[in-house]
Amino acid sequence: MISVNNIYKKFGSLEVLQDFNLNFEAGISYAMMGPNGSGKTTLIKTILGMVIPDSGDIEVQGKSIKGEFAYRANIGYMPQIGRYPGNIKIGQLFRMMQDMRPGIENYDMELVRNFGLDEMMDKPMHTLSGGTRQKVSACLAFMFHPVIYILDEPTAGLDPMAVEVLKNKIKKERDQGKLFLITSHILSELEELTTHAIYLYEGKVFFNNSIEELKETTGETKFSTAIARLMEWSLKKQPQKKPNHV
Ligand SMILES: Nc1ncnc2c1ncn2[C@@H]1O[C@H](COP(=O)(O)OP(=O)(O)OP(=O)(O)O)[C@@H](O)[C@H]1O
Repeated sequence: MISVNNIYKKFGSLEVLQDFNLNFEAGISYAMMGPNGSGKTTLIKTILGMVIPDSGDIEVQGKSIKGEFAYRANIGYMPQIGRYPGNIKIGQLFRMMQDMRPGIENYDMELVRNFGLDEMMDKPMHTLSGGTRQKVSACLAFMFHPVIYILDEPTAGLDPMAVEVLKNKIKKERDQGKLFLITSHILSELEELTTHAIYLYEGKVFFNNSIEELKETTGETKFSTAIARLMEWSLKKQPQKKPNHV
């Protein structure tokens, strides 16, 4: 559904993505992990066409995204930090986004209701707390029935009740066969929501396999300990038990 082929991206002299190859299949939920600055957000923005790679190509649903915009309609994206015009009200923002998708009549408003945002439609964006802005971003990512969801630190800043609402929605859509790509530093959340682990280190894919395989490769039964082991290996650059982990 998404294939990332030989992507290379530099910012100045910093090589952020180095000869990157990854495939994301329909119906699978991927956890993308890695230390701060390892390239997770840059990869996401490259898939979304917001960052242009120096070389390589990305295909979404079998078509190259070079010079294309229409494919974005199939992706629900929740950014790490949502930026919106300050004076626009929540309701106006939703209507504006809906007007930009004239082909869709039936919107997914489940998160809007479950977050209680339907009671806050007249609030201007600049008056909202960070968590409420985050809820608005989540609602927009789910509103247009996308087939691919890309969620960058989706629960950061949400209160525990809102985290449960969002996790339940992710599980519901995931169980209907949608593709999810989720980055987070909260490992328990990733274990609960995803089945496949991708670990980035210094702009390279260090591990890419199922969570089951991750546990087997590291010899650990707990997800968090298995990730800790991967981190240890990446820092020491030690070979793993199984050489073909990528
Ligand atoms: N537009 C940009 N210009 C210059 N450097 C950038 C730009 N965007 C990202 N970088 C750098 O690229 C590297 C990778 O950043 P990126 O945001 O992809 O990391 P990340 O893995 O998502 O990190 P985090 O876990 O902190 O969110 C960082 O060193 C960052 O400073």
